[in-house]
Amino acid sequence: MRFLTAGESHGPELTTIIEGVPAGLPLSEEDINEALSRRQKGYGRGGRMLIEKDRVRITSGIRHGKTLGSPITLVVENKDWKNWQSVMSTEAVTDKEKLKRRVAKPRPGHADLVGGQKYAFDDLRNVLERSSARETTMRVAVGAVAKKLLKELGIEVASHVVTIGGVKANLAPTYTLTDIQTLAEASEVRCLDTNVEQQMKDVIDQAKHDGDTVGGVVEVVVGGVPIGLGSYTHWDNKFDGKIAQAMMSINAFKGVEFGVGFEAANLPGSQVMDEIIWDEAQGYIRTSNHLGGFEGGMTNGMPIIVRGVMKPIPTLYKPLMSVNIDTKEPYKASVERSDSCAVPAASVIAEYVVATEVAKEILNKFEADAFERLKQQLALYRETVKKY
Ligand SMILES: Cc1cc2nc3c(=O)[nH]c(=O)nc-3n(C[C@H](O)[C@H](O)[C@H](O)COP(=O)(O)O)c2cc1C
Ligand SMILES: C=C(O[C@@H]1CC(C(=O)O)=C[C@@H](OP(=O)(O)O)[C@H]1O)C(=O)O
Repeated sequence: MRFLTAGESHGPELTTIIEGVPAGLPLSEEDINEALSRRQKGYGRGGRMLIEKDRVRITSGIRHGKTLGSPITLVVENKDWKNWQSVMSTEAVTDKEKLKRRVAKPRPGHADLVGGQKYAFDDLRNVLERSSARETTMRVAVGAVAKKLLKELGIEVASHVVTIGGVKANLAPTYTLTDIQTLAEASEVRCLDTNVEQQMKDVIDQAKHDGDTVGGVVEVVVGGVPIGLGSYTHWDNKFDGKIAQAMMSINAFKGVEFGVGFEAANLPGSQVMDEIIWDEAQGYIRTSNHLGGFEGGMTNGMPIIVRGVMKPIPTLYKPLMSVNIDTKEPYKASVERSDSCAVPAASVIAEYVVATEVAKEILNKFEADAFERLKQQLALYRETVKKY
């Protein structure tokens, strides 16, 4: 399975074409719309989310509620486009028109300045339109298709927020996937610890009040993972590496860890390795999951546990110093609108991004023309590996 996304943040619409989804998978617009609306919730977003009501249109690849095995095209309209039509016109415009909403003041921490230098733009809007996290709408749409496929194969994916602006959730030693889904969904900050939810909201409110922004850490958990996705045989077959790349591709993500992650540096080996036991019913299992479901770049059958750190949003109401690209004079940034915190939304994005990678890996490994055959093969493979 592969896909491309296209679309500018304030252009008419966002598009994706997904190729390689097996034929016969039940799929509806509602499956995707539910995912899109989950991404739009979350405490700390700015004015744009009040304008957008993301709904997908499926324009190819599905007939009578099931996939055809042909490319699936998904389209989401940008409601804000009506306010930007002349600014985002695809036609050539006069020099005077070109100046409308031109951006000459790069924001520290955003893609503006480097993008302008790299593509030789005289208007930094050409950078921000595509570097915007608006693009993650389509990544979630693709992930919704992936999640549907995974669910039918007995694989569940869930996400939650671990920290926001230094406020950390106190997590129980274990949660079921259903616990994570239910608790995160019930919380405006997608946090499992109801005791710190208000503190997280307060930190976001305080940052907003101060003209500042906050980041945080999100976690994605995948349950029902087959053993042996990915391979140690070659560096670019290591599946944890592929997930790390996908997580890092989410706007503003600065680091990724699996299981105990960076804490492994401070722990003795005896507290990091997961002991192996054999059970008549389940086959080989680990008594703990410190390694987050990976050994040798391969899934070991334990849940995948992956975390990502999101930096604070770069656009600040509190001015930071930068340079006007026309005059080279210093200036203090002025902002029209921005999010103060997008960590809850980012946890949803991470969930769908990871789901996409798991689906891709399964579709690479098994013959996947027809969904029912894929299902049979996976069931047989699970049984065979268990008996090893
Ligand atoms: C859901 C989400 C919403 C975001 N909203 C904003 C925003 O309103 N303003 C902003 O400056 N950056 C926002 N960002 C972050 C920028 O998109 C990101 O920092 C920028 O593309 C530069 O990329 P980098 O931070 O990965 O280097 C958001 C990111 C995500 C994931
Ligand atoms: C539009 C979305 O997020 C946007 C991501 C973003 C950025 O710079 O990344 C900047 C903001 O856009 P605008 O400047 O239009 O307010 C966010 O709202 C979205 O998540 O759908």
